[in-house]
Amino acid sequence: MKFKRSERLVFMTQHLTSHPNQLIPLTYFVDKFSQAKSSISEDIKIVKDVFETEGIGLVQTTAGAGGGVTFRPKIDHVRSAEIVARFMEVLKTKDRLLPGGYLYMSDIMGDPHMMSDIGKLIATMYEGATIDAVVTVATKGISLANAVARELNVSVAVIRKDNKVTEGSTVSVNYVSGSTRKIETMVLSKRTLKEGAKVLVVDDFLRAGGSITGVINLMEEFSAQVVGVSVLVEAKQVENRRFNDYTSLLKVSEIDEFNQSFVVEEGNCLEYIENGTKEHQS
Ligand SMILES: O=P(O)(O)OC[C@H]1C[C@H](OP(=O)(O)OP(=O)(O)O)[C@H](O)[C@@H]1O
Repeated sequence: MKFKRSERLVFMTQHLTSHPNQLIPLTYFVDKFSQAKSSISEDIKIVKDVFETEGIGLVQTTAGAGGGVTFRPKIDHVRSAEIVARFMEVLKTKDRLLPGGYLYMSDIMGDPHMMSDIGKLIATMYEGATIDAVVTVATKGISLANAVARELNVSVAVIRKDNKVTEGSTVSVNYVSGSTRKIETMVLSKRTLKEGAKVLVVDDFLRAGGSITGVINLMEEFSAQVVGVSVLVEAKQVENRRFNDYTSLLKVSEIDEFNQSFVVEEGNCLEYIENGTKEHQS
């Protein structure tokens, strides 16, 4: 079948965006369309220019025998701000407040469209970093970790709070749980991470930082390098938080359980995307 350029561009766009951070050999498109490499390279240039002008992402080509084209999600500030604003609108609903100053977020974590958008946003924040795996703690962080890992085209390592025979041999650490205020255990199968892996840690909520600190301690047991920590929501003004080097989409503060009220404001993710820095964590 002979493809017109417009038809090739439609297929190429769909294929690249559904395989983020995956090198697609040029020969794949040459064979698919029975087109000369030069013609395919012109097609890719068109896709690249539109993606970068519209803030959809980067299209990078590598020459040589093992060369090809890779789509790297990197959404622009406008799109990032839209995602944060939509997330803020959803989070602000009053009946989310739970005892202990937590917010009900399972509906958000279970929203595939929201997770997909936020996955692109977090992948954008860490675009260019070398990441071998995304790490999270069961349970609510799992959908977020999968969304981010899909955009980065890496694996997900889920830390459990219990030891299961189905996990094979494991490594465990104790930590002070955020929600139960007691010593709990984090367990990770030895099979999930290679020694020295570079990992991005994600979670839904950061309060006192006990969970994230536990994750970091567990990563030390794997000699893994924590490239970054990204949370959806952080509780502002938490005294003596044991951990302060993270990115967040939103901050909640002035939590008033009696009046069922709380304040939501932007976290540091937009600043981080804009100029790769994090304002001082409060
Ligand atoms: O910063 P901290 O004070 O540690 O609190 C944040 C923890 C607590 C809560 O998880 P849990 O409700 O413990 O567990 P699950 O994700 O299974 O709901 C949340 O998902 C974070 O992981």
